[in-house]
Amino acid sequence: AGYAYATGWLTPDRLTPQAIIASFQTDFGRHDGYRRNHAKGVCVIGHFDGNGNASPYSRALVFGNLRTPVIGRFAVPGGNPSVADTANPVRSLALQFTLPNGEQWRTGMNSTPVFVVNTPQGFYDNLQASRPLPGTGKPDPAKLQAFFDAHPESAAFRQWVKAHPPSSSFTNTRFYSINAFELVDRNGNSHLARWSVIPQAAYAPLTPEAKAAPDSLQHDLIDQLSHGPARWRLQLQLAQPGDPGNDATKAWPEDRPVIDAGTLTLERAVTQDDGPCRDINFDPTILPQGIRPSDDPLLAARSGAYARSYQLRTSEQAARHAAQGEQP
Ligand code: HEM
Repeated sequence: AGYAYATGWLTPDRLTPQAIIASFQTDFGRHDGYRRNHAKGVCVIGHFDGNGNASPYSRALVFGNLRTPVIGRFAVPGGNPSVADTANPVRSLALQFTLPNGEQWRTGMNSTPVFVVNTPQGFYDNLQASRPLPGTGKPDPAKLQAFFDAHPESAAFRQWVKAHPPSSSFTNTRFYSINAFELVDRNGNSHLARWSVIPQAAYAPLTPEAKAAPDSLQHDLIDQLSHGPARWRLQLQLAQPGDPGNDATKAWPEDRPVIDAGTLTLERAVTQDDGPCRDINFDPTILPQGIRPSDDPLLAARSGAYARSYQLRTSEQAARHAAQGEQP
């Protein structure tokens, strides 16, 4: 059984990273060299100043009283690199922290506190139901309704999106890990937690003009960072016994203890075509000592799908550079 599981092709019905990536390509088209999801984005460079507050819960060096360099990427969902920035209400921020001992912490966060589904199969079903129809370019409403009926756990996500109109900028958006992780302290005890980054800039709604401009969020970001850095506080929310760590559709109650772990400062934006985020796979299971994945089944599925997407897009990039006679 182990052999069949490892090889995949002997178990064609198993939901593989290949099947998930093929489904993205059917929904959004194939765009060589780009991420198969969150294809449109921009690289950012900055740092994180830890303050020691999270050190009793996690022995990760990043939470000490020190500065850690960060490479990040703001993006919008979907596999189309030419989509309008505001076509989808969700935005993302991915970060790679490089710790003093060379370890890395990579995280990919979205601007909603919960996810639309809580299993890889649910995500696959959502991709299938969202497939654009050839005539309209829009999903079949009946298929979408059938998906929502079969996945009542998606209601919390839809209600949150309805109640929270998108903000005017990447820099006044809060981003959430959504998935839970285990913080591991110096004594080896683990603490179930989620994190988010909370913007220093106040919420303002997106204007109709910005909503209509295809690259408004990217242009706004580049303009803002040219005048000075943007900042977020990194907050850890600690679970209490009974809070599920394996259900990304369920927020934990608001009264759970939170730790202000430090400040994220982003200083510079660089295009993704030649910026330092291009060749990073923001796999959320790449974690330093002191942070471990929870038993959330989405994490392993994300890791597999991101690896497949990374393998495709980096080999396509290399082929393009070789055709142009350049070094990649
Ligand atoms: C089973 C569920 C999921 C699947 C199959 C999936 C799939 C993908 C894929 C294929 C990519 C492109 C990766 C690359 O080429 O580097 C991606 C990017 C991304 N995903 Fe997911 N995703 C899932 C769930 C989530 C969740 C729950 C979140 C939010 C917490 C999330 C946040 C992101 C972000 C932030 C990026 C962009 C990373 C970057 O800027 O490079 N995804 N996703």
